[in-house]
Amino acid sequence: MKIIVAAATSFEIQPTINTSVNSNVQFLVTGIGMLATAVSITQLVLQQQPSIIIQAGIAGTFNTNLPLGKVVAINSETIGDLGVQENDRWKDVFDLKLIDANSAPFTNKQLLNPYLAQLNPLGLEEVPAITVNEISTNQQRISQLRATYNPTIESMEGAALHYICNSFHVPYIQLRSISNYIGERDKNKWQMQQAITNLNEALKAMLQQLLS
Ligand SMILES: O=C(O)c1cccc(C(=O)CC[C@H]2O[C@@H](n3cnc4c(=O)[nH]cnc43)[C@H](O)[C@@H]2O)c1
Repeated sequence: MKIIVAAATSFEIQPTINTSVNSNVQFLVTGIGMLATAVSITQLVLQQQPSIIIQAGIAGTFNTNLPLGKVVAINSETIGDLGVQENDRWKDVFDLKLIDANSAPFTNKQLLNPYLAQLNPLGLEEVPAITVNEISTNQQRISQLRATYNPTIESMEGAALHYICNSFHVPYIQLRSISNYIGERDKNKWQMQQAITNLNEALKAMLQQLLS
């Protein structure tokens, strides 16, 4: 059994790295964003054939009813900014007929996680996410993303994990701990430290379950 814990930055998973003693668990820092994550995870999959990849990170949420610090599992990903903004209307690559909405690894435009039923031993709430290159701050754009994709979570890496693992048939789970509400630019209103603490508690509990 080879479990890889992947994160965009080391500080997001440092508490788990610090206490890890099991040689079946390895850590991968991919870098921020879809591109760096895609290269890093593809290289890992081809060179190491992992049994399971767990991506862990902080994220923003569109749902102001969710408390900051809550840890969720992502059941579907959508690339939120692959398309064109035309006359204030958003058309993604599927609307533009550049990619078929059901061509692998997509299902109805989404990158669904088919492994979640087996890989969510903690029973974390399962929610949909979008991945973007540019963190959403503009209220009009935020409303547009909500109306188009109805996402709960926004990150900058998740879709890369789903795309690659669905393509190479590698079991995976994406854990996100909510550090901020989407569009909030005042860092004093983020709860990055609490989000990281909760993320690592969930991560350690999950590793214990998966390794038992
Ligand atoms: O704006 C800043 O100065 C700033 C300083 C430190 C960190 C950030 C981030 O936005 C972290 C990006 C990192 O965390 C994920 N993340 C967290 N919140 C969001 C969000 O609202 N939208 C998209 N991604 C978010 C992301 O996956 C990155 O890995 C900013």
